[in-house]
Amino acid sequence: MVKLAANLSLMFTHLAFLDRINAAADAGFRGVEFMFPYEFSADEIAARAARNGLEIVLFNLPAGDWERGQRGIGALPDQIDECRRGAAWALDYARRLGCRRLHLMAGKAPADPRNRRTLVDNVAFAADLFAPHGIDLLIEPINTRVDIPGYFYSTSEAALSVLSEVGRPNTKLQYDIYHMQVMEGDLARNIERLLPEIGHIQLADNPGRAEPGTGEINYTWLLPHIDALGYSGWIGCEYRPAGDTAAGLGWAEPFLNQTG
Ligand SMILES: O=C(O)C(=O)[C@H](O)CO
Ligand SMILES: [Mg+2]
Repeated sequence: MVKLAANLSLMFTHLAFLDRINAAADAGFRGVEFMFPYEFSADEIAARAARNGLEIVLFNLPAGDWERGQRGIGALPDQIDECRRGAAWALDYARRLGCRRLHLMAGKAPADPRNRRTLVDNVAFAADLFAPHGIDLLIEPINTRVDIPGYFYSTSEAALSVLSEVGRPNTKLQYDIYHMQVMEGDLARNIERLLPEIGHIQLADNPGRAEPGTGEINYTWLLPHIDALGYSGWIGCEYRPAGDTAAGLGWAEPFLNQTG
C-alpha cells in the first residue's frame, strides 16, 4: 500500500499551520510531516492530529538559524551544544506527538575530518537518546546543484558512509526522490538497492519541485513499483504545489483512496 503523508511546511500554506492538519485530513491523507513544530504547542498539534485521525510521521530537529541561511547544524563544531539540546527538544516533541522518525540536518559545511567527526558524534548521540523510545534518526542527502549548495552530503553513498561510521541500528536514510533525481537518477534501481537502509521517502517532481506530473519523473509507474518492492513506510509529499494544493492532488487520488 502506498502511504502518502502531506508535508505541512509546503502544502496548504494559505492556511494557518494548525488548520493545515484539518485540510490534509479532508484531502484524504492519513499522515502528515512538517519541518519544525517548535513554535506551536505539542499538545495542541497532537490533539488536532488525533481529532483528524492523522499520524505524525516525521519532523526535523532544530536546524540552527534558518532565516539567516543555516540548514542544520549537525556538522558544525561550534554548535555541538545547540545540536544536542535540539535533539532533546525534538525528542520531547516526538514523544508527545507519537512520532517515530526525526531528521537531523547536517548543515552547510565542507566534508573535512573535523566536521565529519562532529556529525558522526552528533548522530550517534541523538540516535542513542532516541533508541529507548523506539524513534529512528534519519539523515537525508540534499541536492547541492539547485536547493542547498554546500550541504554536507548530497549523495546516497556519502550519507550511508556517515551512517556506517555511526553504527547504530536506529539510524536510517531519508530518501528524497526529488533530490536523488537531481544528483543521481536511476531511481528505481537505486531505491531497490538502498531499500534496507531507507527509513522514510519524500517526493516532488523535477525540475521545479512541484507535484508529480509537472516534470520528468514518472510517478504513475514509480510509486506502485516502490510498493511492489516491499517498501511499507510513509512517502512524504514534500513539494511546492504549482497552484492550489487540493486542486493539484489529482495525481494522488488512487493512493489516498488506498489509505482510506
Ligand atoms: O529539504 C528537504 O528535502 C528536507 O527534507 C529538509 O528536511 C527540509 O525539510
Ligand atoms: Mg526532503
